[in-house]
Amino acid sequence: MRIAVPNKGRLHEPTIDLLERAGLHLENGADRKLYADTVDPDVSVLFARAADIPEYVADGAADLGITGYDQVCEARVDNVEELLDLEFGRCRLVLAAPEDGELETVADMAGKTVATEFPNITSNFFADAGIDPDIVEVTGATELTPHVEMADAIVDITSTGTTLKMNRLAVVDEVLSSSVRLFGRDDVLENPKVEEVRTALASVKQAEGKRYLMMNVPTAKLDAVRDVIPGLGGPTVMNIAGEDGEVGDEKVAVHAVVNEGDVFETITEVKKAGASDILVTEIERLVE
Ligand SMILES: Nc1ncnc2c1ncn2[C@@H]1O[C@H](COP(=O)(O)OP(=O)(O)OP(=O)(O)O)[C@@H](O)[C@H]1O
Ligand SMILES: O=P(O)(O)OC[C@H]1O[C@H](OP(=O)(O)OP(=O)(O)O)[C@H](O)[C@@H]1O
Ligand SMILES: [Mg+2]
Repeated sequence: MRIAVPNKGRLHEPTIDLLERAGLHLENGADRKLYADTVDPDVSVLFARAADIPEYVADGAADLGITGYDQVCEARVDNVEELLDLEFGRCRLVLAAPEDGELETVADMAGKTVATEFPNITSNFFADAGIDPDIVEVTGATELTPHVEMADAIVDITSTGTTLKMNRLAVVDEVLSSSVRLFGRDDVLENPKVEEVRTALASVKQAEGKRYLMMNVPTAKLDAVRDVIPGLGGPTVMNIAGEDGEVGDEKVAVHAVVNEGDVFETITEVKKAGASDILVTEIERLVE
């Protein structure tokens, strides 16, 4: 099983980080190489440009791919299926035009020229809108094209909006909303390794923003403590062995998974309810 991942650019680091946290440690030097092995002898990694990854998966150079949804749409591949939204690399593809110009609606683009790195998505977008502007394909610095009279408007990626603003461009409409996805070629989806990889990556996502809480509670106070521990399934309650190795019945250990945002309040509440020796730890993975 081979996974294609971005070789550089802003998606490279977070993707490698995710694989590592999922337990798929890379081996044999990830640096500047085309391939890397992982600790799992059945899983290897192919490094490719974010834009090429959907094709690589569709053509069989890799079986699974991790890249932006925008790239998957642009590639027009019809034999791959999305397996998981990895929820990073969030951005929007937008139609944008000079702030002080007269192009303010999609319909205004009729008879105009639009520059983009995403010609397929862009022509679909305009076809749906029933207009047919000229589309000029560029490979970068799209935001500059309206200033050098190469184009009247652009379709490009934005996230914070800084680049558009710097180039005095305003959003006319949203074309697509994107984030990084795990996807696979249709003919490998039955392979059990696919589900293993998907579960491993999903478990990292599940654990994000969650904390593990452990505490000791006098048995008599257990109900009161249980009442103030929020959601995510009931807490786990365990007997505690005393110093003599015997299991006592006066105190129990309570463990619970809690949303990060609830930790502060929960600690205050469980303490009030009678808990002691409270420990908070990060969770690496959470398999549901
Ligand atoms: N500003 C951004 N915020 C969030 N995600 C982004 C942003 N820009 C790009 N992305 C996502 O990252 C993907 C790859 O973009 P990136 O800029 O890393 O590569 P690239 O410039 O296309 O690659 P290359 O340098 O190989 O040409 C995009 O397709 C998109 O899904
Ligand atoms: O809304 P913003 O936060 O300003 O982000 C948008 C910019 O981010 C991307 O470029 P990137 O930084 O990846 O540089 P690149 O042109 O080298 O790909 C994209 O092509 C935009 O130019
Ligand atoms: Mg870029």
